[in-house]
Amino acid sequence: MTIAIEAEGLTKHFSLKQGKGSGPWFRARGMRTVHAVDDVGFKVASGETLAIIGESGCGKSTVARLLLGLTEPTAGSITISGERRVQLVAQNPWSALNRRKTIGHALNQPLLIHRPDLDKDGREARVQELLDLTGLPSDFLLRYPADVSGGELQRVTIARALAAQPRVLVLDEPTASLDVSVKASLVNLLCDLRDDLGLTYLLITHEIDVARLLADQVLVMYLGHVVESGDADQVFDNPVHPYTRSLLDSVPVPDPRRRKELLPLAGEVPSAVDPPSGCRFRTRCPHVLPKCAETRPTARESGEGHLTACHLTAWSPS
Ligand SMILES: Nc1ncnc2c1ncn2[C@@H]1O[C@H](COP(=O)(O)OP(=O)(O)OP(=O)(O)O)[C@@H](O)[C@H]1O
Repeated sequence: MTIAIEAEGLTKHFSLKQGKGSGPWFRARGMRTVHAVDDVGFKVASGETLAIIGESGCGKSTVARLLLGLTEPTAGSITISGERRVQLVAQNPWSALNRRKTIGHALNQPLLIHRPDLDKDGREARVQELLDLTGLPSDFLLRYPADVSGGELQRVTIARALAAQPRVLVLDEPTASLDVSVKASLVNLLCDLRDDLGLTYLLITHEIDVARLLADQVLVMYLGHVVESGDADQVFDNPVHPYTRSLLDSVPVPDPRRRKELLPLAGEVPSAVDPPSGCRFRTRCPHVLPKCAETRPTARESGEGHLTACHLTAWSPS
């Protein structure tokens, strides 16, 4: 197994000025630290998909930005092995493309930067190849972003990302703005591209159904910490951490018996500026114990490669 992406002790803290005012009162209160990502580790095998799931503010996008090199870690590392180029497919294709330029222009531009070996004819042939790869017709070359649907536009952004010949794609909520049927065809396209081109994906998503379809491995994050990780089947079919179980319960499931076993999530994620001590989920956990406030639980194996960070080691999901 070749490892494509590896994160070790990955930590990102942001410093914020206290309040907008100035003067002694504000200075005395100093800076606040946002604990966006704390001590996160994972490995993604080449050709596989790791989905990072969790509620808004849990640190998913910060991990993606660290992988893309858009921000530096406070501690630890995240590396892409070998000459593995990384590209981003973002949630909103409209903001990713220039509305005044044709789709042909959008696909040609990255080739000018990333493929200096190609002449004009070579670039034209490659643009056609990118359209074919993403299931788009040739007449898209002369069309503008406003002339095509959201699903088609997301295919254009995928084609544009592929122009740089990446080995790793960061998919940041790639289907969030799409209808259910369009979403399904985009997920199929992403699966085909991964298998045909040997791509490795880091998928950031709120959408459990999309993660279920695409992921080989899952990382569940809560307030900057990893609370559970493992094979997608293990995590989705036998979630162990109370947070994962609650998160999965927020998704409608066809089997009503399963819903009864799970626990709905109550309340809001606390602030990442002053996260709870010990287990960060304890303030919302229905099984909280006194020691949950004292120490951060270490990750333990609950199946082969299935890790859960929870003090309720004796607790087993029914
Ligand atoms: N540049 C920044 N400066 C200060 N705080 C930041 C910055 N970027 C992110 N944060 C904070 O870090 C925490 C994690 O944010 P992040 O965007 O990674 O979460 P997320 O899980 O991706 O959420 P969402 O799904 O809403 O994008 C949040 O509390 C957020 O407010």
